[in-house]
Amino acid sequence: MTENFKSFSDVPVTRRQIENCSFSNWYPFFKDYTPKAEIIKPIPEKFVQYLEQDGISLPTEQHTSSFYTGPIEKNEENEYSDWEEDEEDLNVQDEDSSDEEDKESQTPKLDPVIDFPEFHNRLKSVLEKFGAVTPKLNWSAPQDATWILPNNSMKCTEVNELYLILNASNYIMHDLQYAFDDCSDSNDTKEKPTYELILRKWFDINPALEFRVFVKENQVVGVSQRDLNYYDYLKPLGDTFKDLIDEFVEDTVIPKFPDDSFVLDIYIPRPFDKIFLIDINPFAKKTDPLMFSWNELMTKEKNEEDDYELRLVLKNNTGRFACKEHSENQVPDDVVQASLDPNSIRELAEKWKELLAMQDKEETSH
Ligand SMILES: Nc1ncnc2c1ncn2[C@@H]1O[C@H](COP(=O)(O)OP(=O)(O)OP(=O)(O)O)[C@@H](O)[C@H]1O
Ligand SMILES: [Mg+2]
Repeated sequence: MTENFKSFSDVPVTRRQIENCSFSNWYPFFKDYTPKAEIIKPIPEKFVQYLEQDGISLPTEQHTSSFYTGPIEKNEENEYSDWEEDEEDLNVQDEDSSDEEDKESQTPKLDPVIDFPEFHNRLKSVLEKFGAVTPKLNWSAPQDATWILPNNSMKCTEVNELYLILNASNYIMHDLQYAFDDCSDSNDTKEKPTYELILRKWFDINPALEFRVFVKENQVVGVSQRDLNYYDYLKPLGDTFKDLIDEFVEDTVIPKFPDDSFVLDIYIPRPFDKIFLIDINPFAKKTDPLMFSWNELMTKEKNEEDDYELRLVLKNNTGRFACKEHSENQVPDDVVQASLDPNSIRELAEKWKELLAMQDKEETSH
């Protein structure tokens, strides 16, 4: 292939385009359509370091009670019949692991209460104001780390939940380290963006009514259902959704958004008379094309007459999507439990050792 030819599905994106999609850059234009949110910008450098450090350390706050930092009490759920027996093992393990612990103590972990107390208090006051929030950085929400919270969602009601979910997420790390990768003007990708933390007031969303709208050169080229499950009531509503989408894109978004290509995430709750804007994403490969492919979206001809397709999961095409979203970035329930309870970590490690021993035995006997 010569330099004159672009690969079929090239989707060039500039740093400016990515920056336009940073939450604080578009939110002021569309406040009336977006659920309540508080923007904290810039965030302290120490907080960025805290997110980037290995492991998770929660604040050592005194006089506040938290599900996450309170003492572990024996109860029905975590009491084991072999409790006493294990205590001896634990002591032995302690001696074994003293080297590790020494190493750890040489690099003290950052502590929100000590290293960024004002920011920490700001988080608490927003939580107090909103009751429950869901966080995101400039572009990404920690959808891959819901496993770390007991309700298995991004709903945070106390400050420790914010620290846990943000720390555990690879999507958050993406924003911190790779936001400008793949930009066509990528020479200056090393220049860091100004990071922001968004705390969105929590409201219960019906995922069936979330859609992703692809707009290329000021024209809608396709709309996809966002949650890829089959919902029988969507199909008859197609025209209603399209009318709302056309009006919203033409009259509200295009006049204000600085780019002519972008991808909207919208929510259309009952009674289907208003659109909520959840997010604006770059028209770029890093944005999931869901039920389309980027090839398809890029090759849609600009033609006023041509109507776009609202693509829904139909009864007979569920196969491709039958897996849980973000599951490739999640971990098993055992590990979740273990992360919250040191006793379970020990149990998990024991089970793991047993399994390995069994595997060794099988291999040697063959
Ligand atoms: N205020 C809110 N309350 C409850 N849930 C919300 C709220 N805002 C967003 N969500 C849920 O969180 C999901 C992810 O949010 P968002 O689209 O901002 O994340 P993202 O990281 O930009 O995702 P993507 O990588 O797909 O662009 C939404 O699909 C929606 O279901
Ligand atoms: Mg997004």
